[in-house]
Amino acid sequence: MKILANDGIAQSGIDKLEASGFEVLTTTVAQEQLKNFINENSIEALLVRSTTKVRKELIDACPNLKLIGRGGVGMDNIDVDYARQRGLFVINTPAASSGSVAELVFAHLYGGVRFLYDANRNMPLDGDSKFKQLKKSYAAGSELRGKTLGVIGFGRIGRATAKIALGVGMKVVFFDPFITETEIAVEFYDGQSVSFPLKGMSKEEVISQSDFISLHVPAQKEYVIGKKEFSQMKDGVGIVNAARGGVLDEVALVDALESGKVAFAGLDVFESEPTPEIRILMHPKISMTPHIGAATGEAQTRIGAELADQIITLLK
Ligand SMILES: O=C(O)[C@H](O)COP(=O)(O)O
Repeated sequence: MKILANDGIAQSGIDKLEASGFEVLTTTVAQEQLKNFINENSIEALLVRSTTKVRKELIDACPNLKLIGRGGVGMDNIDVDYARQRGLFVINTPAASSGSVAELVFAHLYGGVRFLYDANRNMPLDGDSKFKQLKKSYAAGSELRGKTLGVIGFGRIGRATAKIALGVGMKVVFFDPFITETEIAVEFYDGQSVSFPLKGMSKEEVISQSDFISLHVPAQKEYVIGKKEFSQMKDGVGIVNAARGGVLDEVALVDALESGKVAFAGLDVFESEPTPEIRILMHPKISMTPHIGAATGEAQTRIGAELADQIITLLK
């Protein structure tokens, strides 16, 4: 049986699949060529990340497809319900990348409180007066320890983010419409573990109490953070979106950055992805990464292995 991993798959996945007799193709086929490629090569399983779109038209055009696999969490690039109605297996790897996304959130947070994104852009090639001037501009940094992190959406990634926050001495508050009470266990390198009981709050309470806010919600029709929510925040808050472009209103964000309501933002995802707006790209208070939350060797190795295990169970 042939599998096309159109957005790539880690060697861990290829090894497991090949050992079970599958043939894995890792060619990247352009979206418009996919239908022909899948049919001409008798592909029965299509694996994607977030780049390849698997919409109704493609599903209809490939009657021999048995499985669509998402190496990652968000399935907004796949017409999941339609594919399942048509009898296809649709799978993802919901747990494998949480730790990596959470670490990227902290890269943005630590970068934000010390102006790393702007310092990197401005470090002078010459002249010690510019250096001294920059040293002054970036003198008002702050620490994360002791501050409050508000987590909006307390699924696997939200919880992994909370775990790091608790581990570095932050207070965590969270909002999740489905969770009222929970516990986070923080494990240390020596095997010790400390449990923190946490109670959910309303979105407004979380937003108004937080020094930093991180979003961990799926793609949805409405903004989760827009003009109203920015007005409820503390002055000088830092905000990170490593969830989905479109859950954060970027026009309202730029206004909030310009008024000083928001001190900095870290964005890994964009309303207009993969071509973020110029106002976002050029903004001196925004730290940006190109949707790389899950892009670590460790996460991709886990994703590849988890996808392969599911495929072997379902199709072997
Ligand atoms: O939903 C996800 O798993 C993340 O957004 C990662 O997407 P990627 O696989 O395209 O990096």
